[in-house]
Parts: sequence; C-alpha cells; structure tokens
Amino acid sequence: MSTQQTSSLQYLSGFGNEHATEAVAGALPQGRNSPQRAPFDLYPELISGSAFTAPRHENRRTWMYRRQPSVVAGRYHAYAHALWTTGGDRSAAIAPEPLRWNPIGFEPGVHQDFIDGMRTIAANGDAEAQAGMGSLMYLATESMGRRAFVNADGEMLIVPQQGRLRITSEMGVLEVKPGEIALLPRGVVFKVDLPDGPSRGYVCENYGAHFRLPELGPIGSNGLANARDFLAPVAAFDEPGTPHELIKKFGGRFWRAPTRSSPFNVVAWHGNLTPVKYDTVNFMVIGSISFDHPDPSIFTVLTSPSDTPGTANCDFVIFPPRWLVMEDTFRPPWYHRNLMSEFMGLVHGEYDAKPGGFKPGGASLHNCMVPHGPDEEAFTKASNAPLAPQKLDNTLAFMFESRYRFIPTAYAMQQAPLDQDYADCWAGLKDQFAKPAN
Ligand SMILES: O=C(O)Cc1cc(O)ccc1O
Ligand SMILES: [Fe+2]
Repeated sequence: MSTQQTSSLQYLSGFGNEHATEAVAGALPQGRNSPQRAPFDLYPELISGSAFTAPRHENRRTWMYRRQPSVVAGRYHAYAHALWTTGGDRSAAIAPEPLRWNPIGFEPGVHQDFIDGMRTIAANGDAEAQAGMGSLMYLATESMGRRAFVNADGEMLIVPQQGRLRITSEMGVLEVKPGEIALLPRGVVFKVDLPDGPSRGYVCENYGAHFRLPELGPIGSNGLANARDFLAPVAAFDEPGTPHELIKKFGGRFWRAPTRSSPFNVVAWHGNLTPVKYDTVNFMVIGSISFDHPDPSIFTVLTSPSDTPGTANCDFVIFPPRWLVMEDTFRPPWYHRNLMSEFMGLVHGEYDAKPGGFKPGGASLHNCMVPHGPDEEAFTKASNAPLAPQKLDNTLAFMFESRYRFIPTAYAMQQAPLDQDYADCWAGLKDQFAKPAN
C-alpha cells in the first residue's frame, strides 16, 4: 500500500485500485470479508457501485467495517430543494443558440451549505435510465458540520473554482483546492466543510457509467492523467454521540433523516469504490508539435462511456497551462459545430478562444450542432500573431462534453446571470474574402 502526504492528510495512490486501510490496526478481517464476528465487533457492510456481475475491470465495490451499519437511521421525510433539478426537461423550448453565463455572485444575507447552495445549470438524460448528466454550480458559505449527504442518482465530479473543500466521506477525509478535482462515487455518504469560507465551483452529476481513465491508444502506456496521481483517503471515523442529519437524493427528489450517531463511523475498509481527488497540475499535456490545432479529446481527464464506443455519456476535458508551438497554424480552437454538446467552465485565468468575455466562475453552453469558436478579438489576434513558441499560462478551463443535448434549467435562463449579448462577440467577423483578380 503506497501512501502520499498532502497538507496534513494522508492519501492512498491510484485510480480504481484495491486499497486497504485501517484507522485502528487490526480492524480489517484477514482472508475473508464477513467473518462470523468481525474484529472489534465492527459491522461488515458492502457497497456495490456496479452490478455484481459487471466485468472485472469495471467492477467497483468496497467492504466497510463500521461501528453501526447504515441501516440504522431515522425515517425519511421529504426535503425541499428548489434549484437542484435532475435530468433534461424535454418540454423546455431552448433556441439553438450559444449560451454564456457570467459568474454567479454570492448574495448578501444568503447562508447556504454545499448542498443547499447547489443549482442545476443544464442537464440531459434521465437518472432513472442511468444515462446523461447534470452540470451544476454550488455557492456555499457554510460548512455542512453535522449534515451529511448521499446521492443515489449519480456520482459527483466536483471542480472547485473558489475556496478549498474539506470532504469527509465514509472512506475518510479529502481536502480539495481550486485546480484539483474530487470524484464522489454514487451512494457514498459525504459532507463538505469550508476551511476558506465562501466557496464556489462546478459539479458534474453523472447518472451514467462511472468515470474512468480514457484509453491512451497510440499515446502508449503513460500520459494525460496518470493513475497514480489519483488520491483516495485513508480510513477515519467520528466519535459516537454525534447526531447528524442525512440528506439523500433519490430519484430526483430529496429526503432527510436524523441519525443518532455520525454516519462517518467506518473504522477500516478495503476495496476499489472510494472517493478520489486529482490535482490537474499532474496532467501530462499533449499537443501538436508540427501544425494544426488538435481535437480537444487529447485533454480528456476522465470519461463516462455510453453504449456507443467513443461517444461518451460525458468526457471531462481540461485546458491547462501548455505550450503552443505549431507552425503556420491558427492556434486557438477552430470554428466548429459538434455532435457532442459542450458545457464549459473556467477555474482561473483566460480561455484562449474568449480572452475577455469568458470569466472565471462563468459558464458557457454550446449544444449539439450549435456553431461556435473564437470571438472576434481572439480571431484577429491569433490570425496576426508571430508564431513564436507561446506559453498559455495561469489558466484552467474545462468542459463537460456529452452526447446528449443539455437543457438549461429555468433557473439558468431566468435567474442566473445569462449574458444576453454573448452572440455579439462574433458579430464583427466580417466577410473578408479577398477574391483574386482574374
Ligand atoms: O469550443 C470550445 O471552446 C472547446 C473546444 C476546444 C478546442 O480546442 C477544440 C474544440 C472545442 O470544442
Ligand atoms: Fe467547442
């Protein structure tokens, strides 16, 4: 078992690895999963993140050894969540136009935690059909403290944009800062505390197949996101007598139940279903060293496949700092239309296709076959720039790219700071065809 130290927390390295971790030495049974009596009279409990019979390389499950099994909980009562919606609202009439949002600001007097401060910006598919995803944003000012959350509808990929998150989960504690991401498996209980105060960020709620590392094809056996840079927590547990409120998302609805003790009571666990975090500075970026702007699939960190090979339920793609060296090339993204739908966010810095208009904490949506590309400023600059090697530095944009069209929510269209003038950024692109004289 290899461990790594970041801040004061300990982590286990690897993606999809079989980990084994004990907060108390001897708490893991040896040689079997469910002995007649587990060490220290802990309760064995299995969480299966895939069907029992899923192929071995996709199978995810973890055995937890806990002070009390999760069935010990109060009755559930409905919990209201106005803005976290699930799946695409097919009745919404959304024009085939590019959309962009300015950063959503913190409202004075509004105090919300990570769960209550969540809002769906756009979503597609259907959680019941285990297909599609939601693109969400959170604005949190409060730690969850004695509140815990579990999502039965999907796994959650968290992309912090402002403020660190301290994520306590059944498997242990992770600390995640902007530039890092966290992946919380479907069904694992967690809570989010805020060491830095107000925090904002993006979430992909993935109803489909769990995220995994993409195939590398001719790239070979190394590169892009390397498996060892994904970090899982080590086992940690709360003391008894710490009642919590458990919020559960289940079939698009929210429920609450009191728990007499902390749900974070796992003393040891082993398995390959665990939250992980990943620092995007470890992404080994590949680009063109001759000419042309490559497809952004070279920047895929994680992919959630659909049943059509190569056509993802969701690709998580980043645009990190990198060198541009291509010769005789228009270096920013080309003008394009895409079968895949593109939801983008900006963690910090500038995005080369939209140097001014796309702001950190903002978002954009270019749905299936909606034309988009560099704004006028980016086009003019890149068409005339000397093609010396250029470092795109101090920047991190990302994309949730899905085969399914995203349907923005009523909140996104009516309440969120939609940029009404977005399309104007291309309006100045004139017909400059210089027809040769004949
Ligand atoms: O539209 C975008 O900004 C995302 C994007 C980036 C890129 O380099 C190539 C294609 C693409 O969709
Ligand atoms: Fe695009």
